Amino acid sequence: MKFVDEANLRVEAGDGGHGCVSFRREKYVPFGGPDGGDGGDGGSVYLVADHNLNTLYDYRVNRVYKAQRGGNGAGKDRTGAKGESRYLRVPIGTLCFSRETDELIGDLTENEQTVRVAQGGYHGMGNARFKSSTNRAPRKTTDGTPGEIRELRLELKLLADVGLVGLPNAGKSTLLAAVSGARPRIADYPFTTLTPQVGVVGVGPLRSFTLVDLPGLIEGAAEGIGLGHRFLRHIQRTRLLFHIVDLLDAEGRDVIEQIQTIEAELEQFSPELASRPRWIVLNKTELVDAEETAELCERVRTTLDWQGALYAVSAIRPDSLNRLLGDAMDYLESEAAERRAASDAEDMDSDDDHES
Ligand SMILES: Nc1ncnc2c1ncn2[C@@H]1O[C@H](COP(=O)(O)OP(=O)(O)OP(=O)(O)O)[C@@H](O)[C@H]1O
Ligand SMILES: [Mg+2]
Repeated sequence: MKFVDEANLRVEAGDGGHGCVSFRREKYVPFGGPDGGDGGDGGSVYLVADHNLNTLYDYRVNRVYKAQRGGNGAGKDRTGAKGESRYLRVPIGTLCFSRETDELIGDLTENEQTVRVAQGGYHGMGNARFKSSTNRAPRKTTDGTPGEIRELRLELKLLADVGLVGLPNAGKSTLLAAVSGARPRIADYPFTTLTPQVGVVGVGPLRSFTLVDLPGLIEGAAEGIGLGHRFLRHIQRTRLLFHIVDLLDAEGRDVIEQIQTIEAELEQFSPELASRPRWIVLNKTELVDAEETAELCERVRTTLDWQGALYAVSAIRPDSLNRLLGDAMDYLESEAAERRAASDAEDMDSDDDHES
């Protein structure tokens, strides 16, 4: 299905049902008391995260989503039916904003996470409620309150552990296809990939991470040239980037020059993204002899003063990818453990504050 990562919609919760005026009418009971029932609550509108979805496509077509109104109360103390709520399923990674205030209403990061985006109206009360010792035949009722109406903007920012960046044709999609079940389009022309795609990479039993493939970036991408910057937001929430570099660039660009181009675009798009841990992955080793590859690695280290991780792989030889994937898995696990430890320490700090 078509990849859509932004949608505007309107949600309307159901109004509460009104209370009813009614009096008991029975044979032989001349003055029956009040028996008007309450209305039912109106239904609410919710967003629900669903890991089977990866696009907001459905929300481009139908733009107004309503929940059901609560039923009105009726005689014989009958309460109106509750309005049915409406559940809108969205991909994991969906952010929901109010279009009126720009306020963030919800960030759906986990499967089945549910966020209420419009509150149903409250039920009105029937006249049976207003009976008292001084008024045995009240005609008073209350109306249900209106359901909330909101204009929303949904924005999808994919959630993946590792993001792939690089020039067109570097072999990003080839790598994704080699290590996951994802089947991205691969071809020897630039901008083969037009939309992001996520794959799951299994590394041994019960260990896996997610990898997102992006369209290639080119010089000027941060300003909107090519396809690049429109999709860069989908790596904003990754924890690690693989920067894929072609050892044998078809346009004859030097490895150093290729790396600098991408690094400059990342920096310009977002300094925060540019400071994300990044590993350089030189691809297509089988097309270059080993000595030359080693020399190129050395040049990356010295010319660019690259202190970070550096790999030379062939995306069409899965064996050559094992070390990269294993290291990435280890890195992600230890980073997660550190983050947990840091947040535990913070919790303990705030407990201390409480006691003092
Ligand atoms: N290790 C490799 N050895 C030889 N050819 C490769 C290797 N990796 C990728 N290729 C080839 O390079 C070309 C580009 O690959 P791919 O489509 O994966 O690049 P990409 O980075 O995803 O490009 P785009 O940014 O345009 O989507 C394809 O023809 C692919 O077969
Ligand atoms: Mg591609």
